[in-house]
Amino acid sequence: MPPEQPPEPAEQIAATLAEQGWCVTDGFLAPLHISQLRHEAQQRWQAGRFRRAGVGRGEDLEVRDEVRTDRVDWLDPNDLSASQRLYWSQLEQLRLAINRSLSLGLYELEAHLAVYPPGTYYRKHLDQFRGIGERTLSCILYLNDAWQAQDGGALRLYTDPDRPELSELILPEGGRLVTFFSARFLHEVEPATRERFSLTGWFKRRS
Ligand SMILES: O=C(O)CCC(=O)C(=O)O
Ligand SMILES: [Fe+2]
Repeated sequence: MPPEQPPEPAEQIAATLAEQGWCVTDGFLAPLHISQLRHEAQQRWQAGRFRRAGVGRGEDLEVRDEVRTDRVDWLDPNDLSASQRLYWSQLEQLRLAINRSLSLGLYELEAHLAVYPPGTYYRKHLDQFRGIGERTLSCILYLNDAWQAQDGGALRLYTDPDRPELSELILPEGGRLVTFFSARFLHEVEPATRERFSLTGWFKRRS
């Protein structure tokens, strides 16, 4: 079988990022692949592997209810399942395309599964930690089946740093990949009425 061909190739995402700094791509991975990733995430969630997500890094990492109440489970790049490896290799294609066209020198991916149980949220934030410029591109892949607007849980992305009244509401529908430059775009996750699964990654740049 030929390798899976994403409908919107990595080059297209790189071009959109160059133009506007953010991009929403539907069907980035095939539905079967998304349902495998979702089932694995659900198994890991039921097995108790997820932890309350913190804010900050290293010794400054703290759990802060007023900022975020989701749970995360970091992926170990040396211990990936087959479907996680396929995700990793598709993002590697994206990394190479972006480095070719934008000369960003992205070099490493860090990623975690996230679950937002009903009522949980992540308030308005930037993905870059203060004073540390390593996290350069945020990549969020949604794993949910048949998400409806009334389920809540939208990602609100503030699309123009100079016009805070402008934002896009993006539903976490399975197969949808949202990419944006981590230092530029504030965003928040609204509470949902059902469990919301995602796979969130950041490409880092040598600082
Ligand atoms: O899941 C989302 O839509 C966004 C998650 C997020 O902002 C984060 O983990 O930093
Ligand atoms: Fe974020």
